[in-house]
Amino acid sequence: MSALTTVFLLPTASISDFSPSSSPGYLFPTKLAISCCSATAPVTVVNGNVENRSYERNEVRLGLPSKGRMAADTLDLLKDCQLSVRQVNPRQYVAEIPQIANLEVWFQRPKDIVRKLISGDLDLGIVGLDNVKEYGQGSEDLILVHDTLEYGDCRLSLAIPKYGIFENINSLEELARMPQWTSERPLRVATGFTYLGPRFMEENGLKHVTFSTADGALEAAPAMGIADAIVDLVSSGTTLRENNLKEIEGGIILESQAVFVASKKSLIQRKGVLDITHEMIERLEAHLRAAGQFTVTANMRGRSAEEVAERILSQTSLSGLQGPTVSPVFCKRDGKVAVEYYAIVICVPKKALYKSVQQLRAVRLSSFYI
Ligand SMILES: Nc1ncnc2c1ncn2[C@@H]1O[C@H](COP(=O)(O)OP(=O)(O)OP(=O)(O)O)[C@@H](O)[C@H]1O
Ligand SMILES: O=P(O)(O)OC[C@H]1O[C@H](OP(=O)(O)OP(=O)(O)O)[C@H](O)[C@@H]1O
Ligand SMILES: [Mg+2]
Repeated sequence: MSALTTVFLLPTASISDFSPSSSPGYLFPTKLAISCCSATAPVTVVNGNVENRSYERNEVRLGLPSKGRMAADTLDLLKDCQLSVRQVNPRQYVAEIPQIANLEVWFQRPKDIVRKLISGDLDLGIVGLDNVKEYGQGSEDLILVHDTLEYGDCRLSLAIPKYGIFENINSLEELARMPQWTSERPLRVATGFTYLGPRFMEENGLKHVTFSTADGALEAAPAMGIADAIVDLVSSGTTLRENNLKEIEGGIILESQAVFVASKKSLIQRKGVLDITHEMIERLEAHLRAAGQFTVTANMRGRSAEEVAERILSQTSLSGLQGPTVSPVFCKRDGKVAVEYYAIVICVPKKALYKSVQQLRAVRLSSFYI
């Protein structure tokens, strides 16, 4: 067979590598194919197992990000759950978690973790939700077994320049209504999200759009004249700001964070996957629940522990996990031991901390600390 030469997308695609196509409309690339120069039939290239059938193995496989911003945080989270990953050296891509027998850890690029879950080469994985949605492309075989691991927070957003014709455009509706976009001159969007980006545009009724793609630093595309807008991940917003770009109302495509994902086929068919998944979820949940709680201690003047407890329980954010602990604070008054104050201890979820402090103030506590 002759050498592989041409790369094209099926069906006829207009996603280009930073060289915008003039053909209008939306793009739904389905499969990357590589054709041989003299051959008539294209050769399909799949990511992972060619036969799309996992080879016989008894071990359960967990995919973790091999590099990038999710890698270290994922290992830290597992360590905090007493699931430390033992890796002989950082360039070795296979490792183990000694606490879980029969589990192999494989370090892979996040997008490959998703692809290999679908091909059956991995059973479980931890990646960003954006990767699951982009590379999973709605696959029913991917199950989110834990969708809030509370790191890797970011959003997939449409962003446009702050200047020029976009100066007064602040919403997706306004962008869609701009007279500039026609079939001859569509809105050009640069993105690495060539599945989610086009779908979002279609769902929101933007008619004349083309996409180009690149592997990084997409924020440069508008200033370079390569694109009018971008679809990319945003976290702090610094990269957009530094490149004179802005997000617009209605332009958030997806809110993302790290998730624990499993192949449904593996959960059902492969021995041990369900048990390992349960064990991991239990440990993750225990850790995340504890990490999300604050203990708030407050001193409050009152006639009795019951009266103080009643006041506390009258506020929705102050009931704690199983109600407040109220204990007398003993002090000396005129040579006698007396109780004027009560110490209240409650567990408050991180998200409700501000509200709880406001409510403690409302029930006139005298002092408190967290
Ligand atoms: N700025 C960010 N803040 C927080 N999380 C982010 C940010 N950018 C990306 N992420 C999350 O981290 C994941 C991995 O991002 P990372 O930049 O490491 O890889 P990548 O650029 O998507 O992939 P690759 O380098 O393999 O092309 C993303 O899928 C997303 O879930
Ligand atoms: O809102 P911010 O906090 O500024 O983060 C957003 C940036 O982070 C990611 O890029 P990354 O740093 O991963 O580089 P990459 O383009 O090489 O992926 C993303 O693609 C944005 O460019
Ligand atoms: Mg990145």
